[in-house]
Amino acid sequence: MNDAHPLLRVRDLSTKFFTKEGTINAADKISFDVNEGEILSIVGESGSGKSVTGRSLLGLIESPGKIVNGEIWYRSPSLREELDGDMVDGEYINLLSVSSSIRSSLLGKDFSMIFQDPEESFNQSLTVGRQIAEAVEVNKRAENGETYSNIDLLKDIVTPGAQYISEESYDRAVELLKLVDIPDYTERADEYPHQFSGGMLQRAMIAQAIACDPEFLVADEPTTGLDVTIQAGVINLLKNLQNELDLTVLLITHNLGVVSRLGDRTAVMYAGELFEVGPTDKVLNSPENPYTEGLLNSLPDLTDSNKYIEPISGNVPSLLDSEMGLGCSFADRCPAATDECTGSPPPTRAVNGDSGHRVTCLHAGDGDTEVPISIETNPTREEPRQDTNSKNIANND
Ligand SMILES: Nc1ncnc2c1ncn2[C@@H]1O[C@H](COP(=O)(O)OP(=O)(O)OP(=O)(O)O)[C@@H](O)[C@H]1O
Ligand code: NI
Repeated sequence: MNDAHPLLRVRDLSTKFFTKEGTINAADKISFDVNEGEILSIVGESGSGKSVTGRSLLGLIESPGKIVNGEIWYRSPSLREELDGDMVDGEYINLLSVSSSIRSSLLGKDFSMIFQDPEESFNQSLTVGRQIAEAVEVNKRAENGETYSNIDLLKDIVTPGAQYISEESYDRAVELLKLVDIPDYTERADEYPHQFSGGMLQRAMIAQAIACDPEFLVADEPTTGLDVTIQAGVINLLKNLQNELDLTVLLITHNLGVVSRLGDRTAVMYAGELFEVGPTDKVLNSPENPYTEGLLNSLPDLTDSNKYIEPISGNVPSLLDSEMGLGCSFADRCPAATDECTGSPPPTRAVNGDSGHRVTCLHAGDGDTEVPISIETNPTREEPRQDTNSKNIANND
């Protein structure tokens, strides 16, 4: 943990949706780091705020949603040159205080996303190769210093008949299809999305996502909906690409099997909150939060067919402002809950000192000492690239 360099430092991030029914707390005071070159998995039941968290990092929250609080520090030595004041801390810039043009320029250049549903990424009326070539082209233009408004191309340019794609970009698109193991990639590049199988389209989407040579990739349920055997292939592909391209990945998934194979570290979300985070083997093998334990127990045991799945009883609570209690949001489903759990928000504590494992639960973690995450690694109080995270945890032992 001590040599971990965060690429992103997320602090007290809150994203709400302002709907007719009321205000929904989709992500509530979330704090975590994404270290350079790692795969950080986010797991949790449906509706726990995983996608909202991932999209918040990329600047992809749309109305009626809004990031209402927090800081997202992104290590960008080049951009920090152009900025000053409270937008900058060492090599980091705060994505929530820079201009929206800088923010959106990162998407399709430094940041990219793989969606669960390839339909979200592909236009049915253009060939796959052509669409990947567009992504290549957009990035090339951005690198050549063309104005940020060109990034709007990413969304708007997908119009049949547009003439701006160079042969070079198309060739690169074919190369990318090869890189993601599409058979007969040259011919396939000339086909339309509906001619691809689900697994192939998922690979093509990965090719599209890495076309801009991103630093940070959010993969939201990249294997959901695929056959188990095809899932395995996509997972291996992601792992290989991450290694080869030196990607930092935030992987959002329901599938703890995927997490155990891919994730360097794992974060567990429940009802918009981060309940536990740490090295994957620690979180999966010795979970501290009763919710994480429940989640693990609800998995089918592949080694023992007589062992039943035990789903966590009860339902995910409402995320509406008006219906949320003061205390722990899991208390009414939690086997370890006591009266104190409902009175005030659960504390976040370190687990086993310096392991980088943290848990949010009144009855878990090391002793009585609370680790206030938002202060522990407040970037304005520390030198960049210094791992105060583990240092402070050690201080609190
Ligand atoms: N566009 C939206 N408008 C209103 N509410 C939304 C919107 N998007 C998300 N939410 C709310 O935010 C909560 C968190 O959603 P999110 O998509 O992040 O969950 P998730 O953990 O990714 O779930 P899943 O595993 O089903 O994808 C949802 O329960 C929903 O109430
Ligand atoms: Ni989701």
